[in-house]
Amino acid sequence: MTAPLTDRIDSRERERGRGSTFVRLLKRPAGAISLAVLLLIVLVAVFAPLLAPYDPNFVDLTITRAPPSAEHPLGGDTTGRDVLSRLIFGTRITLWGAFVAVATSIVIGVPSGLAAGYFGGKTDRIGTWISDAVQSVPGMIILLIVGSNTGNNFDILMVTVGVFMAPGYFRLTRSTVLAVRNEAYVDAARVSGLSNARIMGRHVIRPVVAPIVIQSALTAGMAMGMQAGLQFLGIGGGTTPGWGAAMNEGFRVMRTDPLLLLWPSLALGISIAALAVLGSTLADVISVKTPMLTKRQRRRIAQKNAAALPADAVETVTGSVSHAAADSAVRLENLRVKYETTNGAVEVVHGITLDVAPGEVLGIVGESGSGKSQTVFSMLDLLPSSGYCTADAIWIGGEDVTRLPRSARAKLLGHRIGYVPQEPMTNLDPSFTIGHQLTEPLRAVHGLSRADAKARALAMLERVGIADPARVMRSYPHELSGGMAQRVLIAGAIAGKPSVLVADEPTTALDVTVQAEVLELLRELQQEYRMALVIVTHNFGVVADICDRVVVMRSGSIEEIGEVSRLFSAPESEYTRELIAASLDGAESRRELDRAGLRPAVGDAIDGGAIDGGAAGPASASAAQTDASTEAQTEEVRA
Ligand SMILES: Nc1ncnc2c1ncn2[C@@H]1O[C@H](COP(=O)(O)OP(=O)(O)OP(=O)(O)O)[C@@H](O)[C@H]1O
Repeated sequence: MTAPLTDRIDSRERERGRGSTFVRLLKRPAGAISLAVLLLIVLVAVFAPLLAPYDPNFVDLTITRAPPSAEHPLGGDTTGRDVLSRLIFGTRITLWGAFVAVATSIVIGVPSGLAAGYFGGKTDRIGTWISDAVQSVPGMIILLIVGSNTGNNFDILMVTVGVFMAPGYFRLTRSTVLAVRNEAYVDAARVSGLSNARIMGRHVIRPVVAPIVIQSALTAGMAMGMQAGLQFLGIGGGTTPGWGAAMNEGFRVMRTDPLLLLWPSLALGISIAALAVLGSTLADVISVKTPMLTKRQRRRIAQKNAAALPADAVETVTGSVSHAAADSAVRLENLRVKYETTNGAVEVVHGITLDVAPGEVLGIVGESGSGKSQTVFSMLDLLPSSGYCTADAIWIGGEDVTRLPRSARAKLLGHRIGYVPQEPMTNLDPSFTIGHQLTEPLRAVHGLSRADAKARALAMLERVGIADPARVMRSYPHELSGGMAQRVLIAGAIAGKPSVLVADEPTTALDVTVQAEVLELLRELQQEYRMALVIVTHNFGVVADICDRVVVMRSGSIEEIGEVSRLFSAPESEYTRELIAASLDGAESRRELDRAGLRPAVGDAIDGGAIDGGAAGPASASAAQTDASTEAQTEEVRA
């Protein structure tokens, strides 16, 4: 596994060689020129008192409407003031106005868009309604009213402009958050026990930053235009030497002294154009960030991955734990899960009751859509917003969690109950290193210091079999293979030493030999930490391999529940019998097994069999090879 990682880290270093977003922006002529122009404008604003040859309000009647000269390079205005000095000082007020408007828009639009996108439901509806309402109000009329009631206070007017521009930020943030809020890494952050505020502030806001920077460049240009328009109408600081005020004056004498209109128009036009070009170049630069490997590099990685695969899979061993329902690690009583749809509420889990003893491994099997995931999401309190569950009780670690407020229940995640998801890659946030993602919950949820969290994370990575934990801590998710990413997630899930670990199809997305290793690891950890393990799977091979008891689900109900050996040797339900049979290669071999009385030896007979086309195990060598090569290709493409 270390060889592919080395390749990926090399590729990261190559990526670093390409430079940061800023360097890549500078490499583009449009980016470099627009940035240089804006920098010049900012410098002019900052050093205006040093650069301006005269006081911008000093009147010298001898230069009234004077043409450009050596002393007054841009001439004099209609009241005898130096045009160049007024333009230089005008840069200050123009930039300040744009800043106030953009800052106001960001302060209003971004947090509200974040909340609307993340929480959805009522928050989203109210936020969208207010945003639509603000957009439908005629802004210029409100600005005129605000101007007349505040004595044309420039700052208040620019704040008002910012309020009218906030819906742009709201919609942008909301739509970006909507796109990421259901990402598995956001769920994973929730499962690790992080608060909503922290998830929004760290994981959800990241993808929003780049669009906001681009939007700000464009909004600043628009704010400058609006400010100039207001000053042109004589609103907002008629005495301030802003560019708009200068344009207003120039417009009045346009026929006789067109230069008085030309200079401020040029200054404004160049600034707005520079901001627009900067915004669009930034958008281009950010969107081409992901580097692509060449075909040869991809082939080399695939060959190394194939060479790294061990020849044998693990043996199957199962043990059984006797338990009493009273001291269950988890107990669901009469659990129902419903979804609100356009046709009303639809029940997808119909009043099931099950329990798991401390230290027991419970498998939940069933066809796709049978309700396995809804059952474990109810345990974790992670149903999507359109779904909800009711239950007589949900006992976790001796406590009925249905009586707890939501916030207290969220605190159980990462502490009392850990979660290993199905898709390791999508459950890691691509923006942060593995080290950050492992230490963040340890610090925020478990209160460890930075050094202790790092030491614990390193120890956990080592425990889950990662050869060079320090290096993996510095890596980003795309630099890991699927198997390593799953080990990282297992390390994260057990770092808080939970008493229950829920694994939702933890091996489905992995290569067959890695599947065996990950199962082996889960079993080892479960025994070492004496955790209860609830494992959702399609795969009867996994059940035979690791589980003590198994729950067979069908269409949202429990079809059968029992000890693994009994269930395989003498299934009570015809449906269970069919499911087990379906995981064997063919009816013929099944009948032979029945005749020979070999069905109980399921660990050997059906190891790796899958109900509905899941990955086959070592017993099915040809299928395994096909899957392994498919996985290797997938890995190659992903890399
Ligand atoms: N957001 C949703 N809205 C409406 N129905 C849903 C939603 N999510 C799941 N369901 C329904 O709930 C039922 C059970 O789904 P669940 O995800 O638990 O199945 P599963 O057994 O885990 O299947 P798989 O193995 O394919 O994940 C399915 O019929 C599914 O259509």
